[in-house]
Amino acid sequence: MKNFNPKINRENKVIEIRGLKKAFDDFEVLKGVDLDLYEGENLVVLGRSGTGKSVLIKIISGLLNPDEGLVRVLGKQVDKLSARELDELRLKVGFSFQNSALYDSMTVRENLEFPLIRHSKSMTAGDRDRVIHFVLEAVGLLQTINQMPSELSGGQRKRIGIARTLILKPEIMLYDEPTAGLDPITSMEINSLINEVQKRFNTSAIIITHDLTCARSVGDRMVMLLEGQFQRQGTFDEVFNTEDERVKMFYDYNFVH
Ligand SMILES: Nc1ncnc2c1ncn2[C@@H]1O[C@H](COP(=O)(O)OP(=O)(O)OP(=O)(O)O)[C@@H](O)[C@H]1O
Repeated sequence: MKNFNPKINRENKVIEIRGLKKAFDDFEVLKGVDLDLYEGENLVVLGRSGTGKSVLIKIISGLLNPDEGLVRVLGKQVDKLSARELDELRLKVGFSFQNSALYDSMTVRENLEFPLIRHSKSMTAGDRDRVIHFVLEAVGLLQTINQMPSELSGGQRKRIGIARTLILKPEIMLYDEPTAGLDPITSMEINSLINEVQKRFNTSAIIITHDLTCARSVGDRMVMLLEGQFQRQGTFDEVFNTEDERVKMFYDYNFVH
């Protein structure tokens, strides 16, 4: 269980969502979602497959437009931004994809250098090298700097994916299923890394998962999407201390199977 985190600033909402609705054709995925993410907080979004968790973070990062509702990220209303403003905001919101999204034909160093060359044009090669070493050291994988992604384990690829997201110093991290496909020990290492990133890089984060061990280890607070809305929220125990059969089933299947 995660310890109390004194660094959360409840005066500052880095993400604020009200009445968010999203449908695809006549299939309503999000039916009026409210959500706050506070500065310094790790918020876990739980929910079964297909409940709209990925749709939610795609809307937060401006990859999808909402049908209705307010989505404010770092004070900016995402669907009202110009393409240029959205690009600027996206640099502050690091998206750690489920499949790590590394370029297979590039070494680890080149994968990390790529976003710097693209977005931090004033950096010298020496500056880039220093930052690459810093993030690789932070994720514990400095020794892989000249390796190809195909030579890395799934857990190592996840770490490099996280390093690549961190390299642009985001204020918010969005983790989509960070432990999917990993064995329990490697999953625990990724959970520790998520907590380490929160402390060391002062990030706020949304972590999407249906792995309850992950939820319990990284979440300062959690919310559960059920039928298009957040119907449970609070600490791990507050969310699961309920007679709601849908929630009980979610819990039992995580730990029994
Ligand atoms: N671009 C799209 N066009 C049409 N339907 C979509 C699109 N994106 C998502 N959906 C639908 O919205 C629903 C929610 O999808 P989403 O990917 O958010 O689920 P999820 O909760 O993240 O699931 P999982 O845990 O399996 O990743 C699904 O039924 C999906 O088919």
